[in-house]
Amino acid sequence: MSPLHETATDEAVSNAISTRGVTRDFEAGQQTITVLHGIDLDVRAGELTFLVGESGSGKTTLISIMCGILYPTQGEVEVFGTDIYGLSDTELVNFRLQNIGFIFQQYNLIPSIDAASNAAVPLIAQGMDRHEARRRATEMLEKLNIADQASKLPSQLSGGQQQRVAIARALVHEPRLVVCDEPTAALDARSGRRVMDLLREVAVAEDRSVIIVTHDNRIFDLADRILVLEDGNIIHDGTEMPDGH
Ligand SMILES: Nc1ncnc2c1ncn2[C@@H]1O[C@H](COP(=O)(O)OP(=O)(O)OP(=O)(O)O)[C@@H](O)[C@H]1O
Repeated sequence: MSPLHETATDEAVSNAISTRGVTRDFEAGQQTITVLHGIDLDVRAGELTFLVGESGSGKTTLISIMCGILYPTQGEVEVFGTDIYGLSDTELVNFRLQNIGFIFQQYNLIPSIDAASNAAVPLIAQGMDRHEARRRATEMLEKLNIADQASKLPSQLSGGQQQRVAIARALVHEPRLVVCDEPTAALDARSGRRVMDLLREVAVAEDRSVIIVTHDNRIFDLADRILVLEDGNIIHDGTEMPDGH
């Protein structure tokens, strides 16, 4: 039996993500560098979890593994009870499509289609009728206070507006897990709080979870749980930042 299954209890069922013994190596020329050193972590559903750490500590690598876009070198990852790296490639793509929303540092909007169509992409990928997908995407843009920009191309929007379209796209299909890389870094304090309120309102529920990678100390007080990563190890796990940070 795998280590993950040995520890499965009723409590584990409420985990959004469980990782056991996760490592990741990269080849750099002749050398192999180990970026994650055996990460054992349970991310609970119903919580807003922050992942914090110096540049190069492995945050992007870890969230990419946790949400099914980068294979670990070793170890196991369960997302809402599914062993995601035990799935076939097609099953994994479908699992991500149904269950996970991403907000990347680069917003990755499609330049040739307007804001509402960008926000509708996950629904269209799931096979929803275009008209209905656009209607739902516009509703999400309304929640983010940018429905008036729905017909504009990404190049006609400010950076903050583009980010809100990217957030709408991540939330529109109501995924159970939302993963965000630096969602507030480009925003002023007020807009940053508004985005965080929205993430909590839309994406944190008993059976859902949000993980945020951030350096933004203006929002640390909003976390339910803060994990600090250093050189590929979790060195702090608590409700607040450790002393001295
Ligand atoms: N594809 C890759 N090939 C080689 N090395 C990589 C690759 N991806 C990441 N690394 C290395 O792994 C380490 C961790 O990178 P990662 O992007 O996970 O850090 P991070 O904590 O997210 O940093 P930042 O806050 O700057 O985004 C870095 O030393 C990086 O150079």
